[in-house]
Order: sequence, then structure tokens, then C-alpha cells
Amino acid sequence: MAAKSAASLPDLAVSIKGLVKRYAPSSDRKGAKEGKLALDHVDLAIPRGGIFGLLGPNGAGKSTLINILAQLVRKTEGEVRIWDIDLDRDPRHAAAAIGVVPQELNIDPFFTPRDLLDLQAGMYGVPKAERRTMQLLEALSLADKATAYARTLSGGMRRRLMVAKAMVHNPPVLVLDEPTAGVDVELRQQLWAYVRELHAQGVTILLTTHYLEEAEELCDQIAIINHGKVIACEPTAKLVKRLDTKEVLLTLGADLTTVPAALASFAPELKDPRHLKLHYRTTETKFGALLDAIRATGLEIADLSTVEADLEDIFLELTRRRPAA
Ligand SMILES: Nc1ncnc2c1ncn2[C@@H]1O[C@H](COP(=O)(O)OP(=O)(O)OP(=O)(O)O)[C@@H](O)[C@H]1O
Repeated sequence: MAAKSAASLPDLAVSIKGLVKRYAPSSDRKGAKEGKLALDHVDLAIPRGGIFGLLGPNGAGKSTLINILAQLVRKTEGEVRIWDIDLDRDPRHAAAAIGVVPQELNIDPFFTPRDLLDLQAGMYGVPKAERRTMQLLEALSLADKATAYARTLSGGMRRRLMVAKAMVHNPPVLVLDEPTAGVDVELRQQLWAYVRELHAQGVTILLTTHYLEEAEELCDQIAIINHGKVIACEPTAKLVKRLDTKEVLLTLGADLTTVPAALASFAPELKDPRHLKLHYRTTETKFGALLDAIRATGLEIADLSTVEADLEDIFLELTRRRPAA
């Protein structure tokens, strides 16, 4: 994979079109004839060479999407291409193009890191001469644990071992599902340093997270998923600004031709003589201060509504929970 010439490299590392996943109905949920719709016509274009964040609250569908890429979950509908290889037509080569670090750290307790990586390399048909077992263990600060039983490794070491395992076949795309869930600050920094190093080497990174701060720190592009739908997908700076900006639409009781100067700091947009849109940064301005400013102008307000409530709710949800310190 890594040997592909620059001219033949795809523009998109991952391309997803109309992806639907409906889980089979569970027998213990009475009355639920239809299974859970976990992904509802998802389209995503993940450019080659970037760090792409898939952000969303619990149960949004992030793991389902990752597990479809990893071929652990079968999609219901839609097209998935990894490194321009269709998952349905050529699952084997699609699998060779991607390394996935799952959320769960299932490692056989009696395997050593070296055995585990050798086994994985064998599964992917990596010839012995091309194996990079010790190099990977060193890169992830696990060289001194190469021959220790996995059961003696700490949670952080296991997580790093899973990253090494995902990189054994040198895939051009690395996917990390909630890599820092329950991980301490030091390990998080180590993990990100390694991810950045891979990125610098040209590996495309896709990660899922609950945490806006984390996505903001690492990712150049972020997609937000909620209830199985992608509700935003933008460059990080643009998205963060949009998430932090609240729009308020005022319906006026009388025609307005000139916006009062006192509202200038709220980026006013007079849509028509009866509708005025204002913007404010939620991290900088309290809603009460905005109301006070409106009241002080003496404008007659017939109605007031906020726009893009869905994104705002998610923003609150994502910022309320912070990464574990
Ligand atoms: N095997 C399954 N059978 C039935 N429903 C499932 C299954 N796996 C997940 N779901 C449901 O599909 C929805 C999406 O779950 P998913 O695990 O993909 O979300 P998530 O965004 O990864 O959440 P989390 O961050 O909590 O892992 C949830 O409502 C979940 O309960």
C-alpha cells in the first residue's frame, strides 16, 4: 500500500455514500419490530493525508461506522470505499488499506506484545523480512514489555499495543475509536505525539471522540454525527466558530430601516424590514446581556427565536464533558 506512486494516490482516503445500518431487532425489546437505525444515509468524504475527527454524543453511531470500515459490522445499504477500494467488491484489499484501533481492548492475556504483533503480521501476510515488530514496539514505548504477558500490561500499555497492532501491515489509513476514553493525560499526550508522527509520515487518521476539545486540538476537519446522521462536516476552525456562535432571529412589530448602532457588536443582518438576525459568541456573551441590549434599543419585538438548536444542543453536550484528567 505505502509503495503506491504519488500519481496513483487517491484524493479521498475514505469515501462513504448513503451508508445505512439498521441492526436486527432485539428479541428482548418488546414491540420493537424494526431494529435500531444506527446510521441513516451517511455521506462522508475523508481527504487523504488529514486528521479527521468524527464527533458525537453517546449512541450517535460512531462505533457502528468504524466497525463497518473494519468489516466487523455489515452495512445495510450504501457504498464504502477505502483508499479507493470498494468494500463490497474487494474486501481483502480494502482491509489491507486500513488499520483499526477498537474501543475495547480485547487482548489474550497470555500473549506477549511480540507474539501478538507477529501473529497479526502473519494474518495480513506481511513477509518476515518486512516485519517491523520491534520498531513498532519502540515507537509506542513498549520495547521493554516485548516478552511480558499481556495480562501484566497496564490499560495505557494495552491501548498502545492495540495501536501497534493496527499499524503492523503499514496501512495508509489509521482509525482510532475513542482512543483516549479512560486514559490519563500523560498517555493521551504520548498517543497524540505518535498519531502526529504517523500523520507527518503521510498516514491519514480518522478518530472518534466525545470531546470537542480533543477534536479541536488534533483534527483539521470534523464531522458531527447525531442519531445516525451527519449534521455538520467542516474544517475545524470554521466548525468551532459556528458551534460557538448563536443566531437569534427577531421578528419586529414595526418596520425597521436602520439597525440601531447599539446592536453593531452582534453582527446584525436585516433580512427584511420585519426580521433582524443577530449573532453572538456563547463563550463571550451571556444571552441575558443580548436581551438587555435589545431592550435598551426600544425595538418592538413580536417574536424571538434561536437558530440551529440541534447543533447548539450537541455543542453543549460535547463541551460539558471534558476528557478525564
Ligand atoms: N449490536 C447492536 N445491536 C443493536 N443495536 C446496536 C448495536 N450496536 C449499537 N447499537 C445501537 O446503535 C446506536 C449507535 O451505537 P454506536 O455504538 O455506533 O454509537 P457511538 O456513537 O459509538 O456511541 P458510544 O460513544 O457510546 O460508543 C445506539 O443506539 C446503540 O444502542
